[in-house]
Amino acid sequence: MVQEHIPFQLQDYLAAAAARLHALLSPYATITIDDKSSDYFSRSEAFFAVEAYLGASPCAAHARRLRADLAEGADRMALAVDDHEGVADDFRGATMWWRKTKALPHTNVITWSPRNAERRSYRLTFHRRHRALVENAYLPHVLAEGRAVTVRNRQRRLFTNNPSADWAAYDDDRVWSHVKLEHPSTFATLAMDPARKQEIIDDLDMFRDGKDYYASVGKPWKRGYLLFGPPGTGKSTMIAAMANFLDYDVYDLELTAVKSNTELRRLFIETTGKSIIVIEDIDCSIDLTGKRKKKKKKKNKESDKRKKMMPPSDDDDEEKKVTLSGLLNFIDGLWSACGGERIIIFTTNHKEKLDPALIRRGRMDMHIEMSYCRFEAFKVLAKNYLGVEQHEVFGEIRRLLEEVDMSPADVAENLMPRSKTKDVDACLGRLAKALHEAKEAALIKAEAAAAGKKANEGSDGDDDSSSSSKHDSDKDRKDTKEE
Ligand SMILES: Nc1ncnc2c1ncn2[C@@H]1O[C@H](COP(=O)(O)OP(=O)(O)OP(=O)(O)O)[C@@H](O)[C@H]1O
Ligand SMILES: [Mg+2]
Repeated sequence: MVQEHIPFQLQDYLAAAAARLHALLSPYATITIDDKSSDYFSRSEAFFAVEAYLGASPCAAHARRLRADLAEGADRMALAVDDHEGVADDFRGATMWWRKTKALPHTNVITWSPRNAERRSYRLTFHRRHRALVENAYLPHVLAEGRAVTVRNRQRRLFTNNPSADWAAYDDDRVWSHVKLEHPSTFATLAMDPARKQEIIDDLDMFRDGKDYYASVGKPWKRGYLLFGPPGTGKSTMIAAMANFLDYDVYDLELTAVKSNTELRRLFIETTGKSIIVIEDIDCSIDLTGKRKKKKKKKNKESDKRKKMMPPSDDDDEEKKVTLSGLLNFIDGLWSACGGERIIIFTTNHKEKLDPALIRRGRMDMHIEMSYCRFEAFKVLAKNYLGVEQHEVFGEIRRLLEEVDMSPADVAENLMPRSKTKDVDACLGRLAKALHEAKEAALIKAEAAAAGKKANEGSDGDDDSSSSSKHDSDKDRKDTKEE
């Protein structure tokens, strides 16, 4: 009642005087962390980090009032200390007292939603002799732990930029739409050479914890991987295993749906940190060869002159399409350093078709070949699909896998039990039979090719009709493909 009759200025003055007096007499210091920050970009990050840290910390076990919330994209509820509740945290022998406070701003502004006008904050109280400890060690610890808890709680997402996909989360204003990322693949279930697999895991580990290292060598915190190999050898499966290992979101970038370099840049800017940006089948998604340049030369001088008078813009890109330089810029231009902690992955069946500039080290730092299934990879599949690590036909399968090129996808399909009662002998037998058949087919094909070559050598130069018929058949094949 009394407060209502005191002007705000006087209230502020009295509060400030009381605070000064308290500071003079008390051996304790306080730090307040607000839920709104003056810097738009880092808005409330410190507040949410404290909230997440306290919610997950053992010290919250003593709190009597907690609040549970399901954040957007999270798959489980996160606990936080409720308003006006206090908890004490022990850190290297010092006690830190936290209290969450809530206040309405001192204004006469009428708002439709008083909850939005509420200011929440965390107030940390500690003994003044611990000031250096709090600043240099405790607060960085709270920030790092809080961020880690937030990452652990969030549900990972799979984003696409393809607007034709009729996805629930699609929104006109956003360039990306998403669903939950639920691919079960892990490095344990991925069949490949164990030494190579370990190398990749170590590389990812190094990247994840490499923030300071990247800063010290002056590189943006990002890494590129090129996955190449025949169809069905596990390139897409590897991407899912990487995302599950790192706990990152995946942005599946459909290049054919991107209209211009400007749009590509916007897509990049709207990705978040801790994410993997994937361009699958990069050789098929876009014509990145010199064709575009050649076409440009044909343009008449008149339009060139007109263009020179206009300010440069991305609309000048021929047919407003994504170009190789746009893509290179996307990977390692200045914009690519925004936000940091991103992995870029290209997959292809034909590494040799790619422009060397696109895959040089520094852009695609690690080139990973996914190859046909050999015995080591088979052992992983046999263990995953059938639960066996040893069997009498393993010897025969080992020999066959060294002679026959079969993709892990085909091996896995043969190992898949056909009924609930896993008949291990039948599954392994089926695989051995398929390998024998593949071996025979390969032999027949090789013999036919050798015979064809011999015939060609014999009739070289004098048989125009045969070459024209080959030409025709090539043309036929092309036509069928285009259809
Ligand atoms: N190395 C592997 N380890 C475990 N499973 C695999 C592996 N390779 C393929 N598979 C199985 O085969 C299926 C197809 O594999 P995937 O889609 O990863 O192949 P891909 O290399 O991406 O092929 P494409 O080049 O056609 O895109 C997967 O669902 C998975 O079950
Ligand atoms: Mg694939």
